[in-house]
Amino acid sequence: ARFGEFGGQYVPEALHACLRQLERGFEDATADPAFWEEFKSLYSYIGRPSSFHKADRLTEYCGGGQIWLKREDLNHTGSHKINNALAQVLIAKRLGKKKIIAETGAGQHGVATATACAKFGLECTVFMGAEDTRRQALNVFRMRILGAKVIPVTNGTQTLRDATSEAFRYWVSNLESTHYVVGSAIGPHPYPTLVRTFQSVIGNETKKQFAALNGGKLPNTIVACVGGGSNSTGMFSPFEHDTSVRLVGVEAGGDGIETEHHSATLTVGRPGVLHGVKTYVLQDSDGQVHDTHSVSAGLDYPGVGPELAAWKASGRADFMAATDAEALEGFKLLSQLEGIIPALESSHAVYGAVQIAKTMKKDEHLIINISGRGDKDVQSVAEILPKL
Ligand SMILES: Cc1ncc(COP(=O)(O)O)c(/C=N/[C@H](C(=O)O)[C@@H](O)C(C)C)c1O
Repeated sequence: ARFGEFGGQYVPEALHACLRQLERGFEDATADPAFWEEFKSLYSYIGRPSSFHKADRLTEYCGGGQIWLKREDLNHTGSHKINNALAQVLIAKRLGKKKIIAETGAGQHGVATATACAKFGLECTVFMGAEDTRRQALNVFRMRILGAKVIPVTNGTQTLRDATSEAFRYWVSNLESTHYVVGSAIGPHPYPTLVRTFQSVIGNETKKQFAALNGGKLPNTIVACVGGGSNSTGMFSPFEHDTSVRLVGVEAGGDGIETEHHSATLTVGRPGVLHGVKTYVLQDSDGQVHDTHSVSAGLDYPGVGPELAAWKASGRADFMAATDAEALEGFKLLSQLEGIIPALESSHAVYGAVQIAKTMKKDEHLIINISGRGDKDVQSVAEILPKL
């Protein structure tokens, strides 16, 4: 499946058969009412539908549009990652796979996959950049307590990009027994479509919840952070054809997009191929992929999902970058105005939303997707913001 000029399967021949098997498994599952019943039977385990409510003090602070929060941070394991991990483990079981691998950066996807494997009795191995195992140590302990093996990846920048490459390398020589639960809307077809499909539970719930509280109306603007693109495409896709709804993705601006230290792929990258898919990539003129930086491990990635690349090309979604300092501002604002400590990834969306809400009229409405909670980050934030 292609998203305009983006998408595809730029992978070695060895992977084609396995991707075709996964595509068939995905199509069979999503066409099978029993699959959806089994997925829906997990809602009480996940905590779905996730809560949706006004942010009164954040709204007052901005003095412009009405701000609403979609609370994916309240899901079991603390982020939206559980939606995709559980669905992919159900598919892996239908395909008769006994072993699961995953990549992780922030560790949320790793924890979600380890959780799904504990629940369904599958063996779980998670690849994680050695740098990320340090800055998200809490999640490494959680994965191991849940029974997963965590493999620190020491090549490259020792972050998400290297973990993803290592996971693909391992998968190619273990195709028969193993399913690779990709954690974001990245990778070769069918992954971007598959992950977005399972994450669209977020946008579908949000559309109903907002309408129920606002006389059947649509919101004016929706804001989500962008790492690989799963929480954003999951929130945005049910609104894709409601063109009155502005969709804004907030990327990691790191030390500033004018520096070499950021992960603002859609804001300053350009079309290229990474991890088996044609999308936007942060790369030099020879196509060498840049090293990236972000205060949040979950956004620290030089690629992005092909569907977001297509929405950028078509203008259906806007993209902006929030620097590390701005994300920390968002982290503080939501904590001290709403009593919600967001993940550093989600803090980028909070900052972006605050800037936009200030320019909106009081009878307009903006929704922020709070993709995860900040427990995993409080240690590193305490070190960065000692005067907190
Ligand atoms: C709380 C939270 N919010 C947003 C993101 C960004 O991932 P997307 O939603 O796929 O853009 C993340 C990404 N986390 C992944 C992880 O936990 O491993 C990420 O590092 C990779 C799977 C892409 C996250 O943890």
